[in-house]
Amino acid sequence: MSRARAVLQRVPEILKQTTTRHTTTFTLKPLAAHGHTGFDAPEVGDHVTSDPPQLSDIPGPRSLPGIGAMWQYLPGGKYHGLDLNIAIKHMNTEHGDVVREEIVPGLNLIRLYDPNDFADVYKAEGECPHRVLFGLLTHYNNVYNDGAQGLLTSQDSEWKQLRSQVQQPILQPKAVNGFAKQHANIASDFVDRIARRIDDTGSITNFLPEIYKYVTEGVGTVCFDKRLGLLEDNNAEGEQFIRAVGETLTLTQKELQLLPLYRHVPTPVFARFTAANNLIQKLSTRYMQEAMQDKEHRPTGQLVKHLLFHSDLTQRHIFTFLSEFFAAGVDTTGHYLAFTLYALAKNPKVQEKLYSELKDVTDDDITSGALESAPYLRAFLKESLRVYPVAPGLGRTLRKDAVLGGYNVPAGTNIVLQYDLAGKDPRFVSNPEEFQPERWLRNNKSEKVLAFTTLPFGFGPRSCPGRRLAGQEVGVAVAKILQRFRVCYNGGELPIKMQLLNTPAEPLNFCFTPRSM
Ligand code: HEM
Repeated sequence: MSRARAVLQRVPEILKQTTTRHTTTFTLKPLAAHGHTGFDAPEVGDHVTSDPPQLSDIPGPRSLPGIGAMWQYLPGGKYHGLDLNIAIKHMNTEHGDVVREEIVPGLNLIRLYDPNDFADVYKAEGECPHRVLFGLLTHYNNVYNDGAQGLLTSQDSEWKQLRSQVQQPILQPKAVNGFAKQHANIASDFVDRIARRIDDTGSITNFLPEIYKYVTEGVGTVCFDKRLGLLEDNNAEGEQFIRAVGETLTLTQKELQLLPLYRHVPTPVFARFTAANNLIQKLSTRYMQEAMQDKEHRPTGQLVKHLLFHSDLTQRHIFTFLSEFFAAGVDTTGHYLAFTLYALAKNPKVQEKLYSELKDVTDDDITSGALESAPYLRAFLKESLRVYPVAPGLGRTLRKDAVLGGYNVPAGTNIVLQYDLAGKDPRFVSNPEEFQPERWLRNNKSEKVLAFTTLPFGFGPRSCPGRRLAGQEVGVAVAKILQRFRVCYNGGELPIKMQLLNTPAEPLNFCFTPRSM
């Protein structure tokens, strides 16, 4: 029998392995009424209903026997050719705030659209939340890194140990502030580079690659305590690294719509992923080795040395974590900065208000945390992420049974919280179509946002550990760019596509007018 045929015969077994199964079962007591349990509701599992609607009662795209609902994305299906973001919005309009996609028979994905239900998911997630998303990276680490997983792909005790060791050096405000000086220097170089590269009309017609260089330099200095030289001309190695990160994201998105056959036979997708990740790891290995040889010790701003010399992690885990963290800081922060600049360009009044707040901020102020306490900048960054979220949804695998939107959903079910859509829904945000940083200011009384509506970095113990670093990099860049230029966008509405992250779908054509003019 051919190898391919043997694998095909094992498809049901492979599919079974993609669903996380838990042996713990909770007796779900009936719910008094369908609808949201709300955040004040008693603990999940405390209710009893006589006839509770079950997982199979949740509405969703039509599933065919033996095939499931995946065909809806293929020719003839209603989501064929649509960007996933649009398909997900259609499902909400058609089926309501709780949608079941039976991806393949027996494997369900529940999409939630109501922040009250998000709160219920977080209540049920426990101290080691599960997220299954990065199948290719997990397999890569199994094959090439002796099974050592980083934060994105580890679970349970492995995740808990790693997270507890890295939490302080990457998330504590003091630690993040330890990188502020380097970030201010990098942002100055970025602004100089913009000034050098604008054409006669003040434009840079393809700005995203420039942004990637800035943020890679920023996260590189955090991880490896060194400047990578990406803002200098002709850094082929750095540019290759950036392309490799983009490739891993594209392939991870592609993998979501494929059977995980790569776990059993070499597939072209896994071969491409391996080539890209090898490149990421090659660069990380070199930087890590350099750091190990450098005996100079400074108290802050040295993640690699902190982990090497002050943590209980194995070298293999440190290496896997650092190369993953290095890569995780590129497209995420890059798109964040791209969308904030676009938001500035499209909202000139906001831009001028922000300029007034930031025009006199110096590098010394930045180092002593002035941006952290600049209220309008903070509000602006929050509003940018509400309108232009970088992560399109939040994934969880339920650790225990939960009642979501009135349905009993068993442990092991995969859930996506579509906070990106909730943030634009007038039921949860007042005047969502208006770009209003003011809604986030403390004294604001009129613009309401329901709790749990915008979760751009997630929530709880598994939320994004890079959020403060990303905020610092983007905040410093916005401040320095505004001090020197007025920003405008040479184009209309920016199209956005989902490529694991929300991604600008056209070359970014910004115009930078020097403020002295
Ligand atoms: C605007 C920038 C960023 C956004 C919007 C973002 C968003 C997210 C989100 C939504 C999650 C999942 C949270 C959850 O499941 O509750 C996450 C996790 C993660 N992010 Fe970020 N992120 C950003 C920047 C960064 C940066 C700069 C780094 C690293 C330098 C990073 C590293 C990670 C890692 C390692 C995880 C997995 C954490 C875990 O599972 O314990 N992120 N991020």
